[in-house]
Formats: sequence, C-alpha cells, structure tokens
Amino acid sequence: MKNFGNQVQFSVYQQLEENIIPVSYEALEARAKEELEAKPFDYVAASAGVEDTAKENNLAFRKWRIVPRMLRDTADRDIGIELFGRKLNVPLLLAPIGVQSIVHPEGELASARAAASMGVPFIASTASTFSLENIAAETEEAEKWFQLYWSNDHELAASMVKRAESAGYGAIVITLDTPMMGWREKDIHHAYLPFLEGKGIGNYLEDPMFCSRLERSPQEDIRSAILHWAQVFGNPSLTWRDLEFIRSQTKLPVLLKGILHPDDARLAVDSDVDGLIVSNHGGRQVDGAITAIDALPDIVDTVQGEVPVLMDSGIRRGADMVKALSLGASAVLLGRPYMYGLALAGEAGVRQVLRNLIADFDLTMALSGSRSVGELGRDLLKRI
Ligand SMILES: Cc1cc2nc3c(=O)[nH]c(=O)nc-3n(C[C@H](O)[C@H](O)[C@H](O)COP(=O)(O)O)c2cc1C
Ligand SMILES: CCCCCCC(=O)C(=O)O
Repeated sequence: MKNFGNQVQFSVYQQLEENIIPVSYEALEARAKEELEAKPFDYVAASAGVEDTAKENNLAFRKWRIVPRMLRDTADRDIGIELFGRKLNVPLLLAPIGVQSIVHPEGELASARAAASMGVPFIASTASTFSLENIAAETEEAEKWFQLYWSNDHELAASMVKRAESAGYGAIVITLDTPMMGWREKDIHHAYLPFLEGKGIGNYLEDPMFCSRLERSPQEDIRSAILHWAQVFGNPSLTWRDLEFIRSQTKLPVLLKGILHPDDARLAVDSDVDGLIVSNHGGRQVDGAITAIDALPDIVDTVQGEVPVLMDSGIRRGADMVKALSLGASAVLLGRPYMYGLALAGEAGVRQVLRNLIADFDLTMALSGSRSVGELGRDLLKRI
C-alpha cells in the first residue's frame, strides 16, 4: 500500500468518501454501547476482574513516546511486509474473535470479507459462529489463518487443524491463555455466555469427530450437543510436551498466542513453533497481568529474530502500531475496534475501521521519518 494515508485524507476531506461510523475509538465504542443490548456489549467490551489489565493495555502505550525524525524523504513509502513467505499490504491482522453474531447477524462472514477487501489476513476463531469452511468460502484466495482452542479431545483438535488446512488457511494460531474462561464479572452479573445459547459453536457442530461423540445429531438434540461442547472445549492439563502432537498434524506454520513471559518465549522457540503472539487476551483472562506492550521488548530480546513475534491487546491507533513495530513486533492484531465497526455497520463498518487505522499508521510512520516498516526501530522511541 503506497501513501495510503494521503489517499484516505484526500477522499474524506473532498467528501468523496463518507464516514459511516465514528472515527475515534472512544466514540466508536460509545456508539456501539448505545446500539447493542447490555449483554452482548459487555461480552465484547468487558474484561476480567476489576479490568486493570484491560485499562493498562491502552495506557501502557503512552509510556512510550515517538521521537520523530526530520528531512528523511518520506514522500514515497510502502507499509507492506512479508510474513511466512506471503506479502501483506500492512503489518496488521484481524485478531481471532469468537461468536461475532452477537453483535451482527453476518458476524465473521462480514468481518472476513472486509479484511479480504483490504488485504488484511483474518484469523478465524475456533469459537466462530460460522464454520471455518463457510468463512473460507467468503474470502476465496485471501490470506487467512485459523485459531485453535485445543480441546481435551485431542482427536477433535486434530480434526479442526486438518479441516483448516484443507479449507486453505495459511497458519494455525494456538491460543494458550484460555483453557477456561477468566473471571469476567459483567458476564457473571448478566449470567450470560452466548455459547450456552448455541452461538459460537459452528465449528463443533460441523465437525465429524465432534458429531461422532454424540448419541444423536445436533439437529435432533442441540441441548446435548451444547452440553458436550462445554465438556470438551478446553484443556487446562496441556504442557509443552503436548505441542509436538499438533505440530505432527499439519505442515502449516504454527504460532502460539498468549505468550507473556520471556521464559515461555524461549520454550516456544525451542519447541519448534513458527511464531509467537504476545497477548493478554485483551485483559479478559488474568486481571493484573502484564500489558502486552510492556511484555514485548523482553520477548523480542529473548527470541532474537529466530521467529516472528506478533502482538495484540490495546492496538487502537496508528501510533500504537508504530510503537509496537518499533519495539520489534513483526505485525499486530486488531481486536475490539473491528467488533464495534461490525456492530454498527457490518462489513462496511469493519472496512472503515481498517481504512482509518491503516491511514493513521501510514501517516504516523511517515511523519516520524520512516519510509518502510523495516526502518522502524527502538531508536525512534523514548520511555517516559
Ligand atoms: C469478544 C471477544 C472474543 C474473543 N474471542 C477470542 C477467541 O475466540 N480466540 C482468541 O484467541 N482470542 C479471542 N479474543 C481475544 C482477541 O484475539 C485479542 O487477543 C484481544 O481482543 C486483544 O485485545 P483488544 O481487543 O483490547 O486489543 C477475543 C476478544 C474479544 C473482545
Ligand atoms: C468457554 C470459553 C470460550 C471463550 C471463547 C471466546 C473468547 O476467547 C473470549 O475471550 O470471549
């Protein structure tokens, strides 16, 4: 993408393009709160405990300041990168987010289409409303990854990985931080878990291994299928030794999501994984956990470039992207902002969230004196 920020500014200032959703993240969230019922809004917006980590995820970015460089000829620039041998328009992916139909009936299908139209890889969650095959069909050749919640039924986990490979997904992301749900006070207050209403289990209901475990098909007895899902969803007994099993099931790159400790980063690299995602799950799991941007530098130093290190949790604006990439992230994942775009305007809303973020990133990078992502480095930042 060349000089994308200028193109967007031009078309918006000239009113060639309309703003269909609020531009600022804070206004976007506030509008989504007005539009959605309390239960689904809180499911997306809220986090674990007193939500300290969720708040700090955003504030921690402010402890890093960009020190822009001048007279560096940024007239002609390119924000593309290469990841696992594929070219990406921008160092950005859509984070895996489950059960998107609670905010919009087209859920993941709309988000995946918007991502594909912007050249941004979509990471489909195991907990998607729609099956991974249906999501893949919406995006055809576009780059997409599959996120695995590793069931305590190993054959079910293997079956999902194989389905993802057949459906054209380009990488497997194993999320390690959610073998069970964190203590999410607002959801508990509402007594709300969408999965128990049969939402967000499309990948299970269409899985032959899952269905083979049921006495009756989900069409005949959805209640039993939901109860079985609740029994097999997570696997808190996994250890580093188990990773070899998933590795043996696929030739795709395997990334681990939810790494925060440098020692775990080392163990991951030594376990032959292909990439890491530094993440605290948007503060939804361990309240009080270190923020992802604070965890990132030590992990990058530990990994020493052996595998790409991606990050999420708190990416809201272009400056956040510049800071994460300057600290050594290869790319970042966007989470809640696109869910609010989806809630307000479906596919077009997600596209506009992406448009604004990418334009902001392009301009912030250029105004800081870099022509390409490869030029971003720690020398551009000061910690205050
Ligand atoms: C509503 C919601 C559902 C999520 N579902 C998943 C999921 O199914 N799998 C997963 O790995 N992460 C999931 N996440 C975590 C995101 O992938 C990402 O780590 C998080 O949103 C980053 O925080 P941020 O959105 O505040 O930037 C979910 C997050 C939200 C808000
Ligand atoms: C039983 C836990 C399912 C969680 C799936 C969605 C998710 O990751 C989230 O944060 O919410």
